[in-house]
Amino acid sequence: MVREVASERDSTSESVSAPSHVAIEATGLSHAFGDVVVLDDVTLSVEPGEIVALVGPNGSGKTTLLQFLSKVRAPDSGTVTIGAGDRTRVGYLPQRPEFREGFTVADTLRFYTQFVEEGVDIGTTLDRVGLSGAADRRVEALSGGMTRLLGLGRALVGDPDVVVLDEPASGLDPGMVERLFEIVAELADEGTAVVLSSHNLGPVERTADRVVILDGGRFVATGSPQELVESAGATDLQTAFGALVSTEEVEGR
Ligand SMILES: Nc1ncnc2c1ncn2[C@@H]1O[C@H](COP(=O)(O)OP(=O)(O)OP(=O)(O)O)[C@@H](O)[C@H]1O
Repeated sequence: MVREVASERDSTSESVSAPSHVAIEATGLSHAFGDVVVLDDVTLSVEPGEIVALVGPNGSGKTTLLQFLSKVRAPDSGTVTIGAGDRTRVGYLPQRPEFREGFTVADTLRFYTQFVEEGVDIGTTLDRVGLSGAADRRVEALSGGMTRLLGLGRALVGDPDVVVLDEPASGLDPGMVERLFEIVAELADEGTAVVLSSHNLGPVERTADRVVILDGGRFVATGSPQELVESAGATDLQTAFGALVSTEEVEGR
């Protein structure tokens, strides 16, 4: 059963009368890999400027759901609508970003600018993700965390309206984790809708507008970080998470 603790944030007359302002509308998503049901009738709506954090145990279906939301994969059933339609740009950071070897960081980002119409300043993107000092380094010489930052830079090329980030903080040092969540907050302030998955519940608690807890392919709780903490009678999101899900076993076995 979904523990629905979301506030009445959508009940203002403005938002009710403005359905076109939804950034992502995902309805009735279900998916199975063979016998393993990974998502079971999941529905999610994200507004422009909203930060939604997807948290859940390993194997709970976060990556699969983010692939559906960014439209890099299609679910067995259900629909995903992004913004005003086909022309709404989505930036996607996969869980394991990969880049073609032999090219520098700057060349790699420059390559992706050809897919967007307007002139993109690579320097600004490199600055934003903290890779200015590594602009001339070849992608195969990057550390795991730097590769993820380059993936974030790629996702941000062309200022997409919707950004989907799969574990963007994974492998980053503590300073870069903070910077990453600052970038996410800046994007939201600019009106970008951000959906991310993360196991870093401290920064999630401080940054997300809404937290969705996925367990066994279903949403078991959704609400602001504060609402989830209070509903679980916990002191912080980490403790609330422990109370709301079972992490004894990796799911899907
Ligand atoms: N291509 C695939 N083929 C078969 N099973 C898959 C495939 N991709 C994912 N799964 C299974 O689907 C389930 C959900 O996986 P998913 O990667 O979406 O979880 P997750 O919540 O992102 O996990 P983690 O936190 O470990 O990254 C797991 O049981 C996984 O083994």
